[in-house]
Amino acid sequence: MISIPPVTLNDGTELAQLGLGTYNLRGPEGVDAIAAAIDSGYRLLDSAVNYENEAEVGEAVRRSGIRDELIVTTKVPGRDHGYEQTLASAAGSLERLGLDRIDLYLIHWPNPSVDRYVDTWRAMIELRERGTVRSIGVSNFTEPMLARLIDETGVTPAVNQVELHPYFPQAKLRAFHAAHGIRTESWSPLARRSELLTEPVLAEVAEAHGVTPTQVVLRWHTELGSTPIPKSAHPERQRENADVFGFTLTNDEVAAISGLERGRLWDGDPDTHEEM
Ligand SMILES: NC(=O)C1=CN([C@@H]2O[C@H](COP(=O)(O)OP(=O)(O)OC[C@H]3O[C@@H](n4cnc5c(N)ncnc54)[C@H](OP(=O)(O)O)[C@@H]3O)[C@@H](O)[C@H]2O)C=CC1
Ligand SMILES: O=C(O)C(=O)[C@@H](O)[C@H](O)C(=O)CO
Repeated sequence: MISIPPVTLNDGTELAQLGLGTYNLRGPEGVDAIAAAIDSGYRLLDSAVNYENEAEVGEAVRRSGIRDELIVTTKVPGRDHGYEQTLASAAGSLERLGLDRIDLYLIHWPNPSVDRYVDTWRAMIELRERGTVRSIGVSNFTEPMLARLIDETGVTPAVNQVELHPYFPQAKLRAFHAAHGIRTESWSPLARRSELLTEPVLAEVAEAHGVTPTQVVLRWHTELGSTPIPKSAHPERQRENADVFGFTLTNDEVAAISGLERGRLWDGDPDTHEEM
C-alpha cells in the first residue's frame, strides 16, 4: 500500500498531501473506484453536493472499515448559500454520505453577485463549533474574497481549493495562502489530461527520475506545497498518481514545469464564473 504523507492545517488537523478527485465517479462502478483508491492508500476524498455522488463516497468509506483514517470532503453549492441554507445543506450532505461528520467542508464557488458567502462562512464556523464538521475551507476564492472572510469573521479558511496545474501555477494566490497559513488544494491537477501530459519538458524530467510524466506533474504540485486531488476511475492509474513521494524534483525542474504557464484552461474566473 502507498503511504501518502500528511500535512498539518491551520486548525491543527491533518490533511493528506494528495487526495482523490471523484467528479463523475458515480453508481456501483464509482463506489468500486473510490474503494480501490482507499485500498491503495488514498485517505483524502474530494466530493461535492453537485457531483451527485456523496452516497457513493459514503458507501466506499463504510466498506473500507477505516472511517477514522479518512478525510471526507464535500462542498456547499451556490444554491445553498446563506446561513440557514448552509446548515440545512450540511444536514443533507451528512444524510447522503451516511456519516456523522464531514472532515473538510468547503464553499464550492463564491458566487460574488449573490454576495452570501460571508453568511455561508458564518454557518460553517457554527458547524465546526458543533463538531458536525472538522475543518472548514473554501474553493475558488480570490485574495480579496479570502481577506474579506478573515476581516469580517476572524476565521481563516484552512484550505482554498483552486484550479492549479502547470498551465496555471497560481504563484500570486499561493503566496497569499502561505502568508495566511491556508493550505492550497489543486483541482484538475492533471489539467484533465489535455495535452499537458505530452509536454516535452515533462518527458525529460520523467526520464531523469525513472517515473511517468503524470507522476512528475503530481510531484510538482506537492513541491509547491499544494495538495493535488487527481481523479481516476482506474486502480492502476490511481496507484501511479499516488506513488509520487519516493523522488524529489530539483528547483530548476520545478521552475521549468512552472514555465508552461499559459493561464486558466476553462472559463473559471471566480469573479465572473458562478455555479449554483
Ligand atoms: N472545486 C472545484 O471547483 C473543482 C474541483 N474539482 C475536483 O478536482 C478533481 C480532479 O479534477 P478533474 O477535473 O477530475 O481532472 P484531473 O486533472 O484530475 O484529470 C482527470 C482525467 O485524467 C485522467 N487520468 C487520471 N490519472 C491518469 C493517469 N495516470 N494517466 C492518464 N490519464 C489519467 C482521468 O481519466 P480516468 O478516470 O479514465 O483515469 C480523467 O480523464 C475532480 O474530480 C474534483 O474532485 C474539479 C474541478 C473543479
Ligand atoms: O468539478 C467541480 O467541482 C466544478 O465546479 C465543475 O463544475 C467544474 O467547474 C466544471 O466542470 C466546469 O465545466
